[in-house]
Amino acid sequence: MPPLLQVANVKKSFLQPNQRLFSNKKTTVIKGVSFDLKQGECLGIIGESGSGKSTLGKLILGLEKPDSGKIYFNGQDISTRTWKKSAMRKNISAVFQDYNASVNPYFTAAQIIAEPLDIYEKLAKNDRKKRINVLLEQVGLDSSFYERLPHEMSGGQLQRVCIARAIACTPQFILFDEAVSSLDISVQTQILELLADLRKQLNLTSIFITHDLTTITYLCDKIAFFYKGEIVEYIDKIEQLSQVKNPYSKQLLESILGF
Ligand SMILES: Nc1ncnc2c1ncn2[C@@H]1O[C@H](COP(=O)(O)OP(=O)(O)OP(=O)(O)O)[C@@H](O)[C@H]1O
Repeated sequence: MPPLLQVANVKKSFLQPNQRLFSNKKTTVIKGVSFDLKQGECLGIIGESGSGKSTLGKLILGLEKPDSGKIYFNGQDISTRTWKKSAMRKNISAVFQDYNASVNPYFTAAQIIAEPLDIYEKLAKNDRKKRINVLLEQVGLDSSFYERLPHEMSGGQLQRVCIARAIACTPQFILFDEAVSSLDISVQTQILELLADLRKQLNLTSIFITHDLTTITYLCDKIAFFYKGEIVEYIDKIEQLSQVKNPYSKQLLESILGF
């Protein structure tokens, strides 16, 4: 089976923010990253703060453009303008850590969930309402949430709405960037259970960017240890996690698990 997502030797650098006026010196944040992901697989990317995980996520989502290297989705180069404007774009979706910042505070849950539907599917009024209610149910919220505004929901409920929006157009791939980190532990567990269910139901391919090993061991099949813009170790089977070899991966695991 050919990979659904193929990241091939991707590099990205940024101008150093405090030096923009005086020089064009760049810092390389992603230093030639490559990996493949097949349909239905789930990759966890773990690494310390500032190692470049979110930048890699933005490159995959097309929010940043690589300096060099390619990213293919279903064999198509997704950094091109035509791809970004194509209907295929709906196959890639995302859920971010900051659920408050990722919704319009004046939109109801229904309006938030319908954002991608209105762009890509343009359903008739009744079908749209039905679909929104099905999506609410899929993420464990009843229809009383339909008209609720973000400030009338808890963090966990609002993140469920964001997840409903992310799956609204049944994407093939979802990137989760620290999607559970800012929730209470008990709510995190509920959301992780929800994501594991959705993964099975929808045969989702996904990437979880996280500091948290529990999220990865609960949901992912593979792990990439990310250090200073590079994958320093790639574990192809989560069961082999204890056999990590790279000193950085070992140190990271020791600091989290104490083994
Ligand atoms: N648009 C930008 N312009 C300049 N520098 C940037 C930009 N985006 C990210 N960086 C820098 O790139 C580096 C990697 O940032 P990134 O957010 O990808 O790290 P991260 O591993 O996701 O960190 P965290 O876990 O804290 O979210 C940081 O030093 C950051 O300051």
